[in-house]
Amino acid sequence: MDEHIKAQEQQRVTQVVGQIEQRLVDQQAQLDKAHLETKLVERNYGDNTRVNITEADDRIETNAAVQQQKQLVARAVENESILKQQMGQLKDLAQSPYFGRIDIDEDGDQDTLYIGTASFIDDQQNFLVYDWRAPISGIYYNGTLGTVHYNTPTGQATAELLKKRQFQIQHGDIINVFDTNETVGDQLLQAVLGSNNAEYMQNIVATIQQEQNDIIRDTRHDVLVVQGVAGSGKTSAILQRIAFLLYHSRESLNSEQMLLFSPNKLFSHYISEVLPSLGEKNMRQVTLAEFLDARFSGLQVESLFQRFEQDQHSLPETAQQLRQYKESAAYLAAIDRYLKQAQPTELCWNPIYFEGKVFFSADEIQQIYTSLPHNLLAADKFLTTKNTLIKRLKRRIRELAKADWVLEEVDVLSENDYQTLVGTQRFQSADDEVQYVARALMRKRLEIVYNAIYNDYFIDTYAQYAAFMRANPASNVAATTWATMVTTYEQQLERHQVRLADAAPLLYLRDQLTGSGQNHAMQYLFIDEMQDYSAAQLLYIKHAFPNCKITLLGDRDQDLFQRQQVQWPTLFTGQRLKQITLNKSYRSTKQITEFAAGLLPAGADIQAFTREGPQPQVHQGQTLADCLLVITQQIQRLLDQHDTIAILTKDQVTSDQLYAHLQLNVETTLMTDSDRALPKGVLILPIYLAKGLEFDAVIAYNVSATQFPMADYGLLYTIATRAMHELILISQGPVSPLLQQAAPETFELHA
Ligand SMILES: Nc1ncnc2c1ncn2[C@@H]1O[C@H](COP(=O)(O)OP(=O)(O)OP(=O)(O)O)[C@@H](O)[C@H]1O
Repeated sequence: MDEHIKAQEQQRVTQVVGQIEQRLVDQQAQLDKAHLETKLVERNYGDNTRVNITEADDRIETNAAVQQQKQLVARAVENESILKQQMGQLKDLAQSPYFGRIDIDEDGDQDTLYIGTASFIDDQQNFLVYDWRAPISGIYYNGTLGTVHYNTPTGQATAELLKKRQFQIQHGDIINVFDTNETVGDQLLQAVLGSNNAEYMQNIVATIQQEQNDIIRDTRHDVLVVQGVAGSGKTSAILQRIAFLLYHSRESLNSEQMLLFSPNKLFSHYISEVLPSLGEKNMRQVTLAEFLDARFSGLQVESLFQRFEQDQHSLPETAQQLRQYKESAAYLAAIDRYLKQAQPTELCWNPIYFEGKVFFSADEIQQIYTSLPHNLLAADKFLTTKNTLIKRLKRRIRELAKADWVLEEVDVLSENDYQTLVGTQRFQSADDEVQYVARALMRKRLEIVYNAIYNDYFIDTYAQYAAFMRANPASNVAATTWATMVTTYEQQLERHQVRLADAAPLLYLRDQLTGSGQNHAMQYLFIDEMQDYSAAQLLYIKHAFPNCKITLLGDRDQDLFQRQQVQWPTLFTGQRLKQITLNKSYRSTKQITEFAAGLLPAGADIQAFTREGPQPQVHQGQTLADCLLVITQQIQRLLDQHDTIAILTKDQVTSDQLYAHLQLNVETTLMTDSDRALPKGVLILPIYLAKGLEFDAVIAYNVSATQFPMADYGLLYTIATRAMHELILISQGPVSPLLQQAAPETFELHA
C-alpha cells in the first residue's frame, strides 16, 4: 500500500481516536455524577426503611415508599452500569476504532464508511464508525467490487461498491492496511490465524467470511442446520449471530431469551468473552447433562461421558439396539400414541396423604379424570383434574374453617400469629375476621396438600413410563430382553438413577401427560455439536422451547459417541428450514487439516486454509517408557514456542494413567468433567472434554491399533483437529489402522 495513503488513513485514525478519548473524558464525568447519585439514593433508601413500622397503616405506607425507593436505587444502579459498559466499549474503540472501509455509490451519492465493533457518532451526528451489524455493513462481508445488494429494514437496497479496504489497528496505530476485492482478504486472516491461542475465544468480526455471514445474518428461517467441518467457524458463527440478533431486535429481545446448549463446561468458559468483547451480555448456556439434571431433581441422570466411559468396557449388541430404539423419533411418537389411547384406569394415580391419612384417594382422582370429555388432550384432562382437586381442597378448607375445633384453635392463637394471619385485611365484622383467620389457619395447615397437587404428585410418571414400555416393546429385540430392561429400569429408579436413553422420553411423557415443562419465553435456541444429540433428545428440547427459532451446528465426522445420523428435515417438518454446509477449515495449518482429512472415510470434502506449519509427527514406541520419554521431550520443545498445549486421549482412564506416569517428569494438569476453567500450561484430558476447544499444540496419546480401530475415526479426527499449529501423535505398539491407511506424505513417521 502506498505510504501516502497509509499516512492519510493514519491521520483519520488519530483524529477519530482523539474524539473517542474526549468522549471518554465526558463519560467519566457523567459516571462520577451517576455514582454520586446512586450513593445518595441508597442512603435515602436506608433512612426510609428505618421508619416506625409498628402501626398497620404506617406499614402499608412504608411499603409503598420502600418500593419506590427500591426502584430508584435499581434505576440509578442500572444507569451507572450502562455508562460503565459504554465506557468499556469506547476504551476498546480507542485502541482499534475500525477494521474496514467501504466506498460506495448509491444513485450518484458517493459515501465512505468505516466499520468497527461498535458505532461511534460525533457531536454533529456523523457516523465516524459504523457498527459491523448495521445493515449497510453487510456490504463489507458480502460484496466484491461492483454492484452489491444489502438488506435494510424496508427491503433490499442496491449500491455500487467502489473500494474495500482492510485495517489492522493496534493501540491507535495502523499496523497493516490494504485494498482487496475479496470478501475478506486472506492476508488479514493469515495474520489472525497464525497467532497463538489465548485462554478465551476471540471474536471474528474483522474477518467474517461470506458463508459464515449467511449464518450470522439469517433472519428468515425458523431452523438453521449447519454442517461444518472441524474448524470451519461454526461456534464463532453462533456467537456473532447472537450479537447480530441482539443488535437487530434490541427492543424485543434480550440475552436471557437466548439459550446455547454447549458440549462441556470448559467450552462454556472458553467462549465466555466473545459477546462481552462485542458489547453484549452473554446468552444463557447449559450442557445437556445440566439441563437434564435440573429437570430430574433428586435423580441422577447418566451423562453422555459416563456412558462413553462405560461403553469402553462392554456394549453388547442388544444394549445398542435398545438404545437405538429409545433414541429415535419413533419412540417419542409411540409415547404420543400411548397417551392418546390410554384409559383413565391405566394411568398411575397416586393418592394424596395428609397426616398419614388419605386426603384424596387414587379412585377419586381417577373418577375426576374419567368424567372429562374423552377427546380432550391428555395434558388438558390432567390440568382440569388438577384444578378440580384444588377447588375441592379449597371447599374442604372452607368447611373445616366452620368446625368448632378450628374456631377454638383460633381463640388460642398468640397475638403475633393472629396478626400474621390477618395481614393487611380489613373486615366488616368481628365474625368475618374470625372466619377469615380460621380459613387462613386451615390453608396454612393444608399447604402440604396444595403443594402435592401443584407439583403433580398425584400421578406417578416414572411408573407410567414403565407401563408405557411394557405396552410398547421394541420390534428389534426379544420380548424377554425388553421385559428385563423394564425391570432394570425400575430397580435403577429405586437407587435414584436414570439411564441417558430414558431421560428425554421420560420427560416427554411427563410433560405431555401433565402439560408442564415448556418454556414459552425463550426465543432463540442454539445447539452446538448437534451430532452428539439423539433424535429423541432434539425433539424433546424442541418441545421444551416451543417458541424458539433454532440454530443447530455440528460435524458428522466429529461423532465421538457413534450415534445414528439424525434426519434433520424430518424433525422439523412444517418449519422454514435452511441447511448450510461449511467446507473450509480455518483453525489448523494446511498440514494438519490435510492429515486430519485423510483419517476420514473417502469423500470428505474439506478445504484447508493455506497457512503453513510443520508436518504432523507420529512416534511409535515399544514400551510405555519409550512413549513417556518422547512425550516429555516434545513437551519441553513445544513449551518454548507455544502458549497452550494439550495431551488428548480417547478416554478418562487413559488420561488418568498418563497423568500418573508423567507427574514425575513434567508438570501437567489433569482435567475432569467438573472443571470449568482452563489453567495455563500442559493439560491432559479425554477428547470429549476438549470438544469445541483448540490448542496451539496437541499431543495425541495413545494412537495404537488397539485404542483406535477403524470405527473410531471420528475420535481421532476430532483430536487431530484441536491443534492449531502443531500435532504430535504417540503410539505404544503398532499404530492405528487409521494411520496406516492415511496418505504417508501427510505425516512424518518416527518408529
Ligand atoms: N472468519 C474467521 N476469521 C478469523 N478466524 C476464524 C474465522 N472463522 C473461524 N476462525 C477461527 O477458526 C477457529 C475455529 O473456529 P470455531 O471454533 O468457531 O470452529 P468450529 O467449526 O466450531 O470448530 P469445531 O467443530 O472443530 O469445534 C477459531 O480459532 C476461530 O477464531
